[in-house]
Amino acid sequence: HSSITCIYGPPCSSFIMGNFSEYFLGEVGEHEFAWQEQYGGVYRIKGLFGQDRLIISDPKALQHCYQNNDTIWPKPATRREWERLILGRGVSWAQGQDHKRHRKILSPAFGNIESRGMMPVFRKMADRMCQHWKDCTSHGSNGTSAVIDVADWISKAALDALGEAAFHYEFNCLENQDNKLAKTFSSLLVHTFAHSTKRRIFVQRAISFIPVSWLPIMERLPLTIMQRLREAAEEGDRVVRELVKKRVDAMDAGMPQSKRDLMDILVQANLSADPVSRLSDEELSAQLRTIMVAGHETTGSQLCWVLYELARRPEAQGKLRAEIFEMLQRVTDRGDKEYNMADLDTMKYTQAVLKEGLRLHPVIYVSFVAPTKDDVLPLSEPIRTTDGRLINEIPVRAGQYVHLSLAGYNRLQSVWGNDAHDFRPERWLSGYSSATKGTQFGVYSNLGNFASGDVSCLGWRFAVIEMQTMLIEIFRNFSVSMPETEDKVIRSTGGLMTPVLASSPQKKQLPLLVTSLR
Ligand code: HEM
Repeated sequence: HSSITCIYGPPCSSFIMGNFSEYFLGEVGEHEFAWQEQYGGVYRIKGLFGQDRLIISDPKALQHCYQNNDTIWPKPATRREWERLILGRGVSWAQGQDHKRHRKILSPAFGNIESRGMMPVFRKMADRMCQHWKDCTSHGSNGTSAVIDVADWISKAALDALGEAAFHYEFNCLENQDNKLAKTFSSLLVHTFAHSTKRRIFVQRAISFIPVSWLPIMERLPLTIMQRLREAAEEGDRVVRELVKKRVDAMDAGMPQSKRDLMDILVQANLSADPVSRLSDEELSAQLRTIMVAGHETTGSQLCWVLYELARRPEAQGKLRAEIFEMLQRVTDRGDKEYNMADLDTMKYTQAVLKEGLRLHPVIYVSFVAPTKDDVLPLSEPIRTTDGRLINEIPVRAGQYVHLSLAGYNRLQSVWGNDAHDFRPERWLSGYSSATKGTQFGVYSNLGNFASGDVSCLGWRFAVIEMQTMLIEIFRNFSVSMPETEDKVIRSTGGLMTPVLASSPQKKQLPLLVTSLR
């Protein structure tokens, strides 16, 4: 029995599928954005078998759920089981006090100073990727342009950057096209969870009805999805063993250790005798796998969306490139060979482009939660119920499935204005306060992309600096445009909102016409 039946929502024609065909088929937001415009920041849809689901993009309600994640609003048990299968029992899977312990151990590696210190690694990887693009464009029909699947290259560069910046390890995915690690992890989420057909949607969503205790049995069944996840876990564990061995050997050889270096922190935590700061072998392995998945496919796909927007806007590319060359000139004038983090901080238009790309295309577009006890959701704007009442808060029963819509929030007109669906970097230049109003949300520029509260992204600074550096390297060397094809790029509704082509929604790809500037 639901307490939210008085909340408005779209009509539903199928008892079995509910509104899930519209919600998950096609691309992220295809129906959701229209529903949001009609019903506002909170509305109700039907899930499988008539189950009520609440969709929330109201910032106050979102903030409430994220702030109370450890107590009332944890991830539902089935979602955690999936996270265990994909990432192991690491920080993303852990809950309550255990989660606090994981975050306390990891956090020092992701501070401001540590993340800024990684910029030279990002610059080097981006430069290496651009060398490969130059090879491709020089072999194009006119010697300067070629259609390149930028998603594949950026994903490899992101994995190489993560390897070196976080693990001091050369994965060499950019050079080795057959690298098993890159192949296993690069499209893991979109391949495994793409909602490309109604049948897949039904099967994946029906899993939440299966008792959690049955999932470990399903894990052993010869299903393709389970096989893929098992392979990823094995490959991840193999690499993790190698990384740890290399680090322990280096420590034994007297290499100095740091309290803020990720590998040092993890290996030290593994050796620790104190249960509060100790990580078991299993947790250590899960931690590294979590960071490998959370840290490269996200950043890679997120940057692709920024390129996608720029590929359709030569004028924005022009402004971006002007700012890049202006910055490079300043660096040359002062006699430096390379730009530094302080130079990145001066690039307001580049940052605005990045934020605007992030806003329109948050790669983690939704989070599913369910309260463990009855609760009341506060709203930043009152809504009208089906029985005519104007309410400022919604009572929600324990166990009620709620979708925290980060994609919806990033386009909420009450926060971003009437042009919320438009790509307009200038909104960030005209002053932060005029771009946003009401409840502040998220860890970066009031955007939903990195979530909020205790489970917010640990690597957001790392990701932002990496993406900005990649943008600089790409646009100082190339211009990009959409290739001439009828095939539409859409936002995959699979585990991660990667770019895919409408004709093959299970393959992450973004083919762009790349032209070398020199
Ligand atoms: C643009 C890139 C990225 C985006 C959009 C992103 C987004 C997110 C989001 C939304 C969450 C919360 C998920 C939840 O609801 O549980 C999260 C968690 C996490 N992210 Fe990121 N992330 C990005 C890059 C990174 C990077 C580069 C790293 C590490 C190098 C990283 C490490 C993590 C970790 C460890 C967690 C788990 C935190 C916890 O459960 O306490 N992420 N990320």
